[in-house]
Amino acid sequence: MPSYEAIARQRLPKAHYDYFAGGAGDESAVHENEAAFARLRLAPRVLGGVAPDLAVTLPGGRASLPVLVAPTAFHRLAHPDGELATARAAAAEDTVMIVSMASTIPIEAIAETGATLWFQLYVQPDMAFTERVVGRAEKAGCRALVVTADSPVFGIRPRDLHNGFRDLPEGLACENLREGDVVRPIEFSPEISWAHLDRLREVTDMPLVVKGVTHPDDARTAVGHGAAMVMVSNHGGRQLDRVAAAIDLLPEIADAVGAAVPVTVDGGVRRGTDVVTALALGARAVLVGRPIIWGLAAEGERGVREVLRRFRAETEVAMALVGAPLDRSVVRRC
Ligand SMILES: Cc1cc2nc3c(=O)[nH]c(=O)nc-3n(C[C@H](O)[C@H](O)[C@H](O)COP(=O)(O)O)c2cc1C
Ligand SMILES: CCCCCCC(=O)C(=O)O
Repeated sequence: MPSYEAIARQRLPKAHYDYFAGGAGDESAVHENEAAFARLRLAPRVLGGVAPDLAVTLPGGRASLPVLVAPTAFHRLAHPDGELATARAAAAEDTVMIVSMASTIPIEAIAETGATLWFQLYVQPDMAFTERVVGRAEKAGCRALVVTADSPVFGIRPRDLHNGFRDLPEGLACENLREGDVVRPIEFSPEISWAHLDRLREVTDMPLVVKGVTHPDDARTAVGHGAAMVMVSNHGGRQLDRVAAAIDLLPEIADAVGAAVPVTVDGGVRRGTDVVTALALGARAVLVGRPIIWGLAAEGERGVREVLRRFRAETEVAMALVGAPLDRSVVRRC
């Protein structure tokens, strides 16, 4: 049976497939995210007498499995139902969908699916506009605000340059940036700083989450600025090439944060064994990006649901087989 990624590659225009699959520079960080998981091995415990429990409680609510839908842009490039299909699948599988600010369906319509949503934000230099977008997300019922911190500029992605992929095609737009007839472009700014996080804390009651942390000092600073959760991520290798694999960065960040707030990791999570490895190394949950896109492109809502179902089944079995306690002692580097 062909993989969802193979179906997506066949079905999507090359420029769109490449946008989803590709990354920055030589794409070494894209590959390293997966390769780093493959270098880790497990040393299971036996006779622990503990049944696996996949449910997880996070500042933005509870999920029935520790696999959340990562924020990814432009779902209608993958499937006509776009983010509606993804959200319905997340709701059916009782997990959280983090909606990208660059979604192609407005947050209000996505919220009507009843899914547990968090909203991902690129802080815009126009803070008044940023605050209006945040206000929309909060009013729509989003339960957390995920501030992406790894994008002071947009990464250089050779596939997109080669394909001339710059923007959404006619008829599609970043609907969360629409005000009336005008859709503003997303801006990336190196001037975005911790002060912006402080301001956001004042204007929203949603718990603040900082996504894209790769250094333990920044993790500590995020907590100091009131972050309710820290997301270890190199943006799926799409921003800066040669960043270390997310899973390799996780332990020192988990140590830096300690018990203060939960930590998640994303990048290269493809199997239940990856999920369990991440949990053992200190993550409360993982985020999954491209596999969701491939499921969406291949079969819409059903495909996304199937991806989440596979993660659930594999994670449950891996958790049972790795046993208890699920901590660093069960992970080996080869
Ligand atoms: C096509 C695509 C679009 C993305 N869009 C966003 C985005 O809008 N905001 C964001 O914070 N991260 C974005 N990301 C990064 C993901 O949230 C996540 O960090 C990454 O995909 C995880 O790696 P994985 O794809 O290997 O699972 C995007 C990733 C992909 C692949
Ligand atoms: C011009 C809109 C860009 C949306 C950013 C999506 C993203 O983060 C990505 O990695 O791609």
